[in-house]
Amino acid sequence: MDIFKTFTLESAHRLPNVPPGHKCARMHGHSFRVDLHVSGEVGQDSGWVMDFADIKAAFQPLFEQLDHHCLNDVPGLENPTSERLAMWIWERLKPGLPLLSEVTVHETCTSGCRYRG
Ligand SMILES: Nc1nc2c(c(=O)[nH]1)N=C([C@H](O)[C@H](O)COP(=O)(O)OP(=O)(O)OP(=O)(O)O)CN2
Ligand SMILES: [Zn+2]
Repeated sequence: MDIFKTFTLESAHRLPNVPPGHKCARMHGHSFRVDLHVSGEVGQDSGWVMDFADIKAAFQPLFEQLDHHCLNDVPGLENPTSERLAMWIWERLKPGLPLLSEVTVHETCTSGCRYRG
């Protein structure tokens, strides 16, 4: 069974390595949507894979580093593409949340990525 919890990050960024004149070289912001997927067996008694609240608690320290921040200022996110953001979250969350199976980052309504480690 795959379950997920969705978070919204209000964050600014610019992409430092894009070609000259690319619009994303300019500072701009997004309401990033991050879906954290957790996969495992459904407990016989609990009826759930894990409590959604435990996913939220695991993500909270990372959320605080990202929400209402400029992502370029976050160590490890100097080039904060959606792909790098998904990997950054995965690498920091997976050790404490071993059932993590996918990090989805929606940068806009039409753009994003999925990372499964
Ligand atoms: N592979 C990636 N490509 C781009 C990324 C990225 O993180 N990974 N990021 C950007 C920009 O940050 C931009 O804000 C988002 O790009 P885009 O989808 O082009 O944004 P638009 O809202 O302008 O898209 P339209 O649907 O065409 O209006 C760029 N590329
Ligand atoms: Zn952007």
